This record gives sequence, structure tokens and C-alpha cells, in this order.
Amino acid sequence: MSSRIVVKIGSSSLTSVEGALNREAIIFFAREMAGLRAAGHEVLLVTSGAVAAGFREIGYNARPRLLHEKQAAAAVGQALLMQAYQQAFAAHGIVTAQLLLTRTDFCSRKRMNNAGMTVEELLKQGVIPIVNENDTVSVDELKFGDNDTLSALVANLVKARHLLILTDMDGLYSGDPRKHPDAVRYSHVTEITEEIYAIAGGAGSSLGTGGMRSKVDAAKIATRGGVPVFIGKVTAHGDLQNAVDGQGRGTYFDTKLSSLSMKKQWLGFMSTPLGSIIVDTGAEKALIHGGHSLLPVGVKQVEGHFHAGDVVEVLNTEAVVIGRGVINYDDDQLRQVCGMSSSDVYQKIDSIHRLEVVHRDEWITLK
Ligand SMILES: Nc1ncnc2c1ncn2[C@@H]1O[C@H](COP(=O)(O)OP(=O)(O)O)[C@@H](O)[C@H]1O
Ligand SMILES: N[C@@H](CCC(=O)OP(=O)(O)O)C(=O)O
Repeated sequence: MSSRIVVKIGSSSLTSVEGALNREAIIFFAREMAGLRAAGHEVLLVTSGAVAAGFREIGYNARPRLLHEKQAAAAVGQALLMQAYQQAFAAHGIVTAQLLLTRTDFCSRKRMNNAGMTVEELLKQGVIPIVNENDTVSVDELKFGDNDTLSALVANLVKARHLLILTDMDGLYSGDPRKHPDAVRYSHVTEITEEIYAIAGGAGSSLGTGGMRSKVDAAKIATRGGVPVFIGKVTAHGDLQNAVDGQGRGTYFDTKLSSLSMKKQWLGFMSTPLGSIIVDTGAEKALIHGGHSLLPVGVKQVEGHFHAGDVVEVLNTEAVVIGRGVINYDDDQLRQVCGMSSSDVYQKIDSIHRLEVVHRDEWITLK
């Protein structure tokens, strides 16, 4: 059956430790993706490797750590990366397109929809869109950093049938196999729990950025959007097709039965919160388990400057983020009424459009 597939390839699979593009690897992946196309699938590629491919060329001895150095290396490496993909796909008669995206492109629904429409047109014309983060213009606090999150957002945007995150490890293990050789592999994860996060650990190889942790983050975003995820290794002919067919060397993450609406996906994973509020345990329960709206009485503290209609992050008393929502108050209004009963709020403020601080329809649980 034909379907739309997003393939994400990490730096560790595309470059050597010395900082050069592994052209053989690119030729191999292009051939495998051409195979998926020949089998009737639509393919989108999210690729890392610009920094890794460019740092030696620009004159650095090791992968740079400073933002402006990484950006400079990416500017050199991105051109090399695209040139290599273009040549490799052209050998199979496939045209490629470059899409460089930033987090802000997803924060604005208009820009996101425009990107979506461009992708649709490219796929319609038989082109393979090749996506990377626009490293040159991304500032630190608005960076995806790794491309795992980006691939999940792209997969949700195009309503992919599968997201395949390819890396140098054949899936998620019970501990980092580099440090724990006796770790065992999970072939299937039905729910991404705290335990799964704990074993995914910190940053990854010397070439990559996100490690397993960011891949699990990505799996959470994609599966909540209704896209099943594979994290694993593709090194031999047929591995990629096997990954699509459920026979891959890696870990499969199931989708939630009821996938989130695009509106809630945007709220949870693409919007930029402009402030945060801390709520008490009663309000936490009401929001997470009761499916209720947040009322002023449950708000303990307000941080940041925001206006009604902005998105804020909601934290519990242990400072853990429990979700995000669209706020119905300006921050100074909310400071005046936090902890108050609803009747007192009406007396304190003359004109409120809504009593709820965050309405349940404008809320997403992230805990
Ligand atoms: N529990 C785990 N299971 C598998 N790999 C893990 C785990 N914890 C950490 N890792 C590390 O994550 C690395 C992959 O992440 P990364 O280097 O960012 O890859 P990429 O460049 O492909 O995105 C692996 O090489 C491995 O060392
Ligand atoms: N946009 C960056 C991606 C950074 C990175 O290393 O990502 P990844 O290998 O996916 O963890 C690049 O192309 O170098």
C-alpha cells in the first residue's frame, strides 16, 4: 500500500568523525529511498549533517561548540550536503528540493501552512523535499538543535504514515550501549513513560546533537499527532523497506489511538509560550485528570509578560511542566486575581471576557 514516509537521517550516519561527508552513505540512502519511491511511496527527507560536513572544510579541527561557528560551518556544509543528495538522487531520475526551516516557521500557523502547501506541491510534482534546520538564522533559544524534533513536526504537518528516524544505533536500549554493553533493546514501545525517558539518557555521539533523548521526544510528538515512529539503523540494502514493513532493526513506537487535532498539536509542540504560571495540586488534577478548565483560584504564581490570547506554560508545585494553554488574561490582570474565588474575581475586575484562566478546549497536557 502506498503511503507518505518521512525519513530522518542523523549526522552520525552521514559524516565521518574527522568531519567529512560520507558520500558513499548518501549514495546508499538515496538508492534505498528511490526504492521506496519505486514501491509507490511518497518520500520526504529530513537530514542533518551540515555542521558535521562543513567544519573541517571551513578550517576548524573539531565540531564547533559556539553558535556562530556552528552557523558558519553549517552554511558551508549545507551546500555540500545538498550537492551530494542532488547527485545521488539524480542517478535515479529523482529531482530534489531544499527546505530550510526554523522553529519560528512552526510558531506561526500561517508560515507553517505555507510550508505545508509547498511540500504538497513538491510531492505532487514527484520531487523529494529535503529538509534541514535553517542554522544560519536560528538563534540559540529558538533552535531545534537536533533535527529529531523537526522531523516529528514535519511528519505531523504532512500527516505521514510513518516517521523513520535513522541513527547509528539499532533502536532504544535499556541504557546507552556505549556505556552499558549488557543493555537490551526494546523492539516495541506502546507508551512513552518517565521510565523510557530515563533510559534514553543525555546527548549522543560526538557527531550528533540530540542523542536518544531527543529521538524519544520526537517519537512522543509524532505519535501524539497520529504518526507511528521507527528509531533504528539502516545500513544494508533492504533495511529501509524492512523498517517500513515493520521488520526493521530498531524500536517501533505506537500511535495513540486518538491522535491530537492540528490545533492541539500546534499548541503543544509548535507554539512559543510567552510566560508561565504555577498551579496548585487541585488545579493540576482538574486539568490533567478531570478535563476541566483552569480557574484563578488554582493559580499560585505568574511569570513573564503576556496578553490574553497568548500561549503560556503551566507548571505544578514541583516546577514540572504539565501542559500549555491559551491564556484569557493579561499577566498583570492575572497577578491581581491569582488564588481568588470566582465571585471575588468578578468583583475585582470589571471586564473579563472569560473567567477561566485557560479553557479546557485551549489546553494540552504534556506531562
Ligand atoms: N538508551 C539508549 N539506547 C540507544 N542509544 C542511546 C541510549 N542512550 C543514549 N544513546 C546514544 O544516542 C546516540 C544516537 O544519537 P545521536 O548521536 O544524536 O545520533 P544522530 O546523529 O543519528 O541523530 C547513540 O549513538 C547512543 O550512544
Ligand atoms: N542542522 C544541524 C543538525 C544538528 C545535528 O547534529 O542533528 P542530529 O545529528 O540529528 O542530532 C546540521 O545539519 O548540522
